[in-house]
Amino acid sequence: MSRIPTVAIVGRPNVGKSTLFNRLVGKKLALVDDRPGVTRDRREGDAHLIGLDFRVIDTAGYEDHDAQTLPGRMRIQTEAAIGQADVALFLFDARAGIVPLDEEIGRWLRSSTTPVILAANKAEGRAGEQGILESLSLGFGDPVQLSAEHGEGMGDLFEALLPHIEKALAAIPEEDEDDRPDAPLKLAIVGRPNAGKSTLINRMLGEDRMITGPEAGITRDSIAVDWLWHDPKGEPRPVRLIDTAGMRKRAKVQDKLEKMSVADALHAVDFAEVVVLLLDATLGLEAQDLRIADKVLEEGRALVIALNKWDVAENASSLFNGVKRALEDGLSQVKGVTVMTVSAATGKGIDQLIQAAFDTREAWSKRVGTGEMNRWFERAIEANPPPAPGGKRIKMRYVTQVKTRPPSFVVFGTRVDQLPASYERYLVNSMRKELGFGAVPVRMTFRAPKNPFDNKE
Ligand SMILES: Nc1nc2c(ncn2[C@@H]2O[C@H](COP(=O)(O)OP(=O)(O)OP(=O)(O)O)[C@@H](O)[C@H]2O)c(=O)[nH]1
Ligand SMILES: Nc1nc2c(ncn2[C@@H]2O[C@H](COP(=O)(O)OP(=O)(O)OP(=O)(O)O)[C@@H](O)[C@H]2O)c(=O)[nH]1
Repeated sequence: MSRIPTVAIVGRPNVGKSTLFNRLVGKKLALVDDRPGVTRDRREGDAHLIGLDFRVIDTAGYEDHDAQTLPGRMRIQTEAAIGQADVALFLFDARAGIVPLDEEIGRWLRSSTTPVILAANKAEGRAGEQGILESLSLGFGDPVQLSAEHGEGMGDLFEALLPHIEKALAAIPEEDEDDRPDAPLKLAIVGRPNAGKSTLINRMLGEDRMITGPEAGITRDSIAVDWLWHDPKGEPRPVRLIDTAGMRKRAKVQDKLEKMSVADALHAVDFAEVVVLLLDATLGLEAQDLRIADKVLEEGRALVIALNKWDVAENASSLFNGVKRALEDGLSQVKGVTVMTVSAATGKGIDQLIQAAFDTREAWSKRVGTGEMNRWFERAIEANPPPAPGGKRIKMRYVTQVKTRPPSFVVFGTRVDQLPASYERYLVNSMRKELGFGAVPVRMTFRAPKNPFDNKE
């Protein structure tokens, strides 16, 4: 399980912690942990804020406690939550102002080593101005002003969290098994029926099969098979093949081939780092293949396309070029995806395909240093300055990588909300080319700092 940066929302009852939690976790609320041992007083979820992903802990639900036991109960919960967190988000109600319980929580937080961000909730309109002034006495500096209910101030919250999350991320890689280059490559092979998936998988596993059979903990329908691939230098490289054979069989039975194939692909994608989309080269690329390719990239996974049955492909080069062209004409994010040729039947090209999958994962996991990134940014902007809608130039200030796997970036600037999509594409493509991301999906979000009324997600 990879560790991700964790933010604990703390504060007295009714300040809006749950409302903020729900806003940050959004649609994924259904996935909120309901683990035994985690009491009702604390819930956790995967938060997403403008390209930042983190875990959020909410210390909610004190309604049941009577006034006398409340502070004690809260203190235990708050300490447990901040003990697990990289940063505490200390929420108060700007409309109600600072009350003794806020001061008490402030004292607990000051005595802990977890960094604290003070946030004034319910700050929409002007009703919170007095409370915000009062909060300076807590000693945590100017609060971030929010309205969890109306989604205001999320940009400022992002900026306040960013340095803490970056710091936590920087500390994590050593511990994060998935991030290590020698971690097994999680590979899924998807494609239309008859493309040759089973043949390819059997050929890959061959003699090198290490562990076979279903592995606990994947899902009922997917199994993982671990094996060792030997790279061209003879080095063993572990691969975990995510197989969704069960789903494929069911698809056949139900005779819903088209529909299930896409569902099948998506299912496997959940567990994979790199997805190989296998095509029958003699049939070429069809709309459904493009749809799968697009979904894989949309899910943020790395994609490699493999043209199978190359042994019987006639007019090989025109076929290859045809597929390349069809990809270019397809959706913009599919452009530049690596295309390999293989024969599952003879084994030709399989080593190159697996090598390409490893290379693609490397690009997908890559973190670019701030210096290198901003040098690229300046060059890209100089070579092709942003437009000036209405005579006012859009100013680009800086860029930061908020995440890897897939690489995700936030670009800060003025009036970036007016950037044409074509310019955004220019930046993404330039970044892919010049910073070595190849065709892995690169996510780029544009932000105008200090604009509290954007990001009404
Ligand atoms: N005006 C305003 N009301 C808000 C805002 N955020 C939350 N509220 C309201 O404040 C009340 C309390 O919100 P909750 O999210 O339940 O507060 P909580 O801190 O989780 O409370 P406990 O679960 O008791 O700890 C609810 O009625 C919300 O609708 C806001 O930004 N503005
Ligand atoms: N000539 C040739 N035939 C192949 C190759 N790979 C697979 N085939 C044949 O293509 C057919 C389909 O292969 P499978 O491996 O069953 O395809 P699949 O994608 O697993 O099919 P489903 O289980 O229906 O999803 C079989 O008859 C294979 O022998 C290849 O590289 N060359």
